[in-house]
Amino acid sequence: MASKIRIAARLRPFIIGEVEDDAVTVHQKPDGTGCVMVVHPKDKAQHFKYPFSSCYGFDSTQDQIYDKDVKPLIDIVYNGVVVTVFAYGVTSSGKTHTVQGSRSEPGIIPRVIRDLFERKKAITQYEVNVSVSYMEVYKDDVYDLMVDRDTAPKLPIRERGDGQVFVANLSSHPLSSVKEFESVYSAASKRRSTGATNLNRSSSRSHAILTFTVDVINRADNQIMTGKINLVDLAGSENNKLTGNDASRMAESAAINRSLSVLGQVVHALNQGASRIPYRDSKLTRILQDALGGSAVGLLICNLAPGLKFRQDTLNSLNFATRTKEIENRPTVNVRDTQPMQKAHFAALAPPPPVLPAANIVPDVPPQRNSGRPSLVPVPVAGPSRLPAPKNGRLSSAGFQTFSSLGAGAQAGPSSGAGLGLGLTQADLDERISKAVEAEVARRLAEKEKERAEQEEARRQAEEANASASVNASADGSAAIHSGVLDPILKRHQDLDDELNRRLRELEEKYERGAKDKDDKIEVMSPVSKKKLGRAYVALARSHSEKKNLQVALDFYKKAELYVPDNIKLKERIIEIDWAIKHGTQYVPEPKKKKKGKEKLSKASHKAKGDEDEDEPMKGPFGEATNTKAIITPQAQHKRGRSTNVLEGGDVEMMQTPAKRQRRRKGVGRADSDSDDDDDYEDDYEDQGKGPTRRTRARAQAQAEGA
Ligand SMILES: Nc1ncnc2c1ncn2[C@@H]1O[C@H](COP(=O)(O)OP(=O)(O)OP(=O)(O)O)[C@@H](O)[C@H]1O
Repeated sequence: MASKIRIAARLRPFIIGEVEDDAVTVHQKPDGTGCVMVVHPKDKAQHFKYPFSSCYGFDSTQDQIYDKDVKPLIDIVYNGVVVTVFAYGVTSSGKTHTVQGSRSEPGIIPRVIRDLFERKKAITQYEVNVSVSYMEVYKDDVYDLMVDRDTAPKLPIRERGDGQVFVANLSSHPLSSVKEFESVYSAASKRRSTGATNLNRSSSRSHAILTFTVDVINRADNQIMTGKINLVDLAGSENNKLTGNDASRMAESAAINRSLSVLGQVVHALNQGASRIPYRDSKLTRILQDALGGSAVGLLICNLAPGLKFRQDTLNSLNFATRTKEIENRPTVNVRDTQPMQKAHFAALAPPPPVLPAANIVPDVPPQRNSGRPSLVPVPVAGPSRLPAPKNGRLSSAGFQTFSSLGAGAQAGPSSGAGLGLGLTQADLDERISKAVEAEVARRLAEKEKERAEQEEARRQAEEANASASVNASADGSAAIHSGVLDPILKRHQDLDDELNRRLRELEEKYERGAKDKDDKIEVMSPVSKKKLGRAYVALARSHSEKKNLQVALDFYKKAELYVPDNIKLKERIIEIDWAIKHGTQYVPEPKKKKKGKEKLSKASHKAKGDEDEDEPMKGPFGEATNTKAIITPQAQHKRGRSTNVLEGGDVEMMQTPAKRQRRRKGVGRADSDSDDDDDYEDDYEDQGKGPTRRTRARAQAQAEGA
């Protein structure tokens, strides 16, 4: 069931010191619908008119906006749906006032938590758990506001297998009362980045996202329904001339404006039905992805500052809101079984969130710098089940009675890691590695793309040659190669490319999903998988060390070590690179040893190619011979096709034993079969059991002594 993002426009009153005029006015009908009018810059008699389903003028109250637009969303949350409310507007337009409010005029947040608990009280047949998390996006980095800033690492954003985006390691705190929330929230709010500008004494310098999660547990049917409400107080778009920002404020401002501009681009792309929506271009849009064209119900509160001074900003905000109201989401109900889930793939495993008493939320102990903190990864919610919308248009879910009929006042929904040594925490490592992997994947795909273009060109030339050969053949009677003869090869190359891309994607997704390489997760892996993962990391590490990206290489080697902890050679690498980084010395990777099999393969391959193609067979990222370069002349193709079965399997076929050949044809790749021809980075595993070299021992000794 599609649900458009709902828009509520709110104009704040003039504040002390502002010149009053009627450049922006709100015309509200008794039912709350209406329009915002902005005077034309050149002709004061004309106005731009922006109609919205909810409009609030100078004198609107917090009650009005909450009761009409937000309260109905509580019902939706209790039906297992994610709801996102975001306040958008220029700096000082009243976003924080609307979302948070003050003691005398409480805003949306205190009202939402009050109503969540009201509703909880009315539910007797199910167990209900309410929890909260709070983060800010400051200069395009995500921080947990529930954690002391000195120890709060930058949090990575991940994507689960089902496409749901989440912030890894964000803490989640169970709540038992509104009072408990107030104490947690007031401590956390003090950590939010704010600062004074000419326009706002306490201007938000970050985007703040407060999330209440409601788990409704049906013990009889062993099901949990999880709804959420994200309350987003965006930082205001800024005009640096008006704000009078200094250098540090300018840097913040640039980050704020950039992320808001990406937000605008996302909205624009969604409206255009573009094939690529630039969610990944900023952390903010990545986090809000679900609310923008995803599976959440969305409400955008467009805050407006009055007066001529803000006219251009007001027009910009109204245009943004007008575009946003065209976005359609497809809300889904999130239900999962309470039964212990089957052992998931290691990448998906995460420890359950610790149940912290309120007193533990703000630690009494003074935080230690750089100590990181234990992972508090919330249990991932199972993928949203797309349940068919019932005929009456309400969302409901199997096993659960919908909650519209439950609590009083229920309304129908709207129509619409710990430190790892060497000064790096697990989160740092993960972040670096995902960046490096992304870069590596992009580089390899670009390479493949280039290669494909070359192949295409070669194919074209070959076809031309073939066509002229056909003409000649009919002239002189010799055999011509049929024009379709290249097709199987090209198909094979395409398949290999697809396979390579698939593996790269898998690798990337593994990091995206937050492959936390904790020992307990590695434990559940098979020895072959461990070796496979270890190899993949070593390969990446080696390629980075060759490119002199020592820190990245070190990170990868350390990841590899988690999978093959007893590998002496690997330990040596780590010590050597660490030494080189710390002492600014050069690190020269040992040249790779050529394996016998490789030489044989190479020779045989050349032989098979009739020595036209001197290149060695291509290796994929996992060491498999892909031979994707082998676009050959029709004549050579003819020769090879007869002698080596190249059309089906590439050059590697002729080097394989029948058993291996069979495995390969069945699609069992090297990674699974652990075969001998996959030795691209096997060197790094050689010499098992051999002690470290004297040089390394000396270095390790020196390091241990703090030299
Ligand atoms: N509806 C309102 N009624 C009364 N005062 C308001 C209203 N909206 C905003 N204000 C006041 O206007 C000032 C700016 O509001 P606020 O801090 O909420 O703006 P903001 O959009 O969050 O700004 P920034 O983006 O810089 O954080 C505050 O002093 C606030 O109390």
